[in-house]
Parts: sequence; C-alpha cells; structure tokens
Amino acid sequence: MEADDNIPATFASPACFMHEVDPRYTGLPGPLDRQAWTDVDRWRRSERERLIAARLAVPAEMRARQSEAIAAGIVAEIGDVRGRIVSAYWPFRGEPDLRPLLAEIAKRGGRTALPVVVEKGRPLEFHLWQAGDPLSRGVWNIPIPAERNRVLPDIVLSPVVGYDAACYRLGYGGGFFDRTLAAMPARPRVIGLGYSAARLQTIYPQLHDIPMDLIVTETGTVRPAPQAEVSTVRALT
Ligand SMILES: Nc1nc2c(c(=O)[nH]1)N(C=O)[C@@H](CNc1ccc(C(=O)N[C@@H](CCC(=O)O)C(=O)O)cc1)CN2
Ligand SMILES: Nc1ncnc2c1ncn2[C@@H]1O[C@H](COP(=O)(O)OP(=O)(O)OP(=O)(O)O)[C@@H](O)[C@H]1O
Repeated sequence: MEADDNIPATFASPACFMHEVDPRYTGLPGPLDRQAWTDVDRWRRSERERLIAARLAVPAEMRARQSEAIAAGIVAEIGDVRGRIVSAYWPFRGEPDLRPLLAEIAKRGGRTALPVVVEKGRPLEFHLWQAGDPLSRGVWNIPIPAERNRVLPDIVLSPVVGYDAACYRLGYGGGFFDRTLAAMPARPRVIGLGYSAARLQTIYPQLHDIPMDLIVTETGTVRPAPQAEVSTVRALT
C-alpha cells in the first residue's frame, strides 16, 4: 500500500521490558537465578526422599497412633460436617491413614471424596467415595473411586511430605495440589496434615506454591504466622 510509504519505520509492538521484571514474575527463570531454582529443585528432591524414608522407618503401630492423633486434630478443626464435602486420599508411602476419619465424617452426615489424577500436568479431580464403595486403579496404580461422581470439596485434606512454619507444603513433586487449587472456581478450606517430623525450616516456596490454611500433626496444629506487612498496616491504623 502506498500510504505506508510515509509512515516512519517503527516496531510492530512496544519494546519488551521483560528483562527488567523480576524473572520469577514472568514465570521464566532468568540467567541470574536459574542456578538458584535448580538448587531448590535438587534440594526438594533429596528432602522428599529423606522424609519418606524416615517415616517409613517408623514402626507401623506408632504411625497408626500418630494417624489417630492427626485425625482427632482434624475433627476438632472441621467441626460440623453435615452437608459438606471433605476430600482425603488413599494412603501410600507411609502417609497418615485417614480412612477411619472418612467413615466418621460419613457417619456425621458429611460426604467424602478422593483425588483422581486425570493426567500428569493437569489439575486433580475429586470423585465421591465412601467406605465400601468400589475402587479401581488410576494413574500410577493409585486406588480411585470406580464410579465417577465429580464434586468440588468444601474441605481438602492434603497429605504433606514436608511442611514449614508458613504452612507451605512439599508433596511428591507433581505439582498436583497447587495446580488444582489454582484452577478451582472457589477456594476450599485446605488442611495440610503430616507427622511433626516432616517439619522443615522452609520449603523455599516458589510462585506456584499455595500455602495450606493450617497443618495438623500428631503433636498439634500449625497456623501461618501473621505476615510482617499485615502487622505494619495494623500498627498504622
Ligand atoms: N495418597 C495420596 N494420593 C494422592 C496424592 C497424594 O499426595 N497422596 N496426590 C497429591 O498430589 C495426587 C498424586 N500425586 C502424585 C505425584 C507424584 C507421584 C509419583 O510417584 N511420581 C513419581 C514420578 C513419576 C513420573 O515422573 O513419571 C515419583 O515420585 O517417582 C505419585 C502421586 C493424587 N493422589
Ligand atoms: N499452578 C501451576 N501451574 C503450572 N505448573 C505448576 C503449577 N503448580 C505447580 N506447577 C509445576 O509442578 C511442578 C512441581 O511442583 P512442586 O514441587 O510444588 O510439587 P509438590 O507440591 O511437591 O507436588 P504434589 O502436589 O504433586 O504432591 C513444578 O515444577 C511446577 O512448575
């Protein structure tokens, strides 16, 4: 087109200032901290292995007692469950066994569900399941409800491999719970749970990590400490 001949040469879009943004907010590792994220990844991998091996080394009957104490802590936290949907999980690799709690919730008029891996890299689904309902094998052979009654739980019980004082959760490394919570239309109450021996100074949270509302262990309940910013605002008003 001839009119274009008079337009001075310019860029098709504004210059990109991405290089001036903290790389963590672009979702891309920048050259300076790529090494740091690699280190965190490597550290997470070895901590997962260490913590899973440590809990599997605890005698089964001690783990069973700890599971009971954790279940009691959860009951105290969730209160009246009538008409509510609580999701838990089918335990593996030494996780606390909350199956008796699921039965208790059903007895108290709540509904219970299990997480289902649809595909690696995708959010989990939650399908209704209660004691006695048939199970089938899902991805990684994890037992899942045989019938597909998809629900959105009000309360999600999320087993931790490790946790920290800010209630961040270290899981198995699939990113499933983070992806799931990020994709849910309404945020459920998220209760992390695990053994107190799984406590870490920090999990080095990354932008995708979503903290739990609280963590229940066999020795008590951990709530995130109030943020420094929040107390500053309070102090000013
Ligand atoms: N009991 C229980 N069920 C659960 C979870 C959980 O934490 N506990 N999940 C919570 O998210 C989901 C499953 N998450 C999982 C994440 C990773 C692996 C796993 O074995 N990963 C392999 C790597 C596999 C691969 O990369 O191909 C591994 O760690 O070796 C298993 C389950 C849903 N069900
Ligand atoms: N909301 C998200 N969107 C895209 N990718 C995500 C999201 N959340 C997590 N991931 C990816 O998943 C990977 C594993 O995350 P992370 O190490 O936090 O797993 P985890 O919480 O220990 O595992 P899990 O929840 O399966 O037990 C990360 O590399 C991250 O990039």
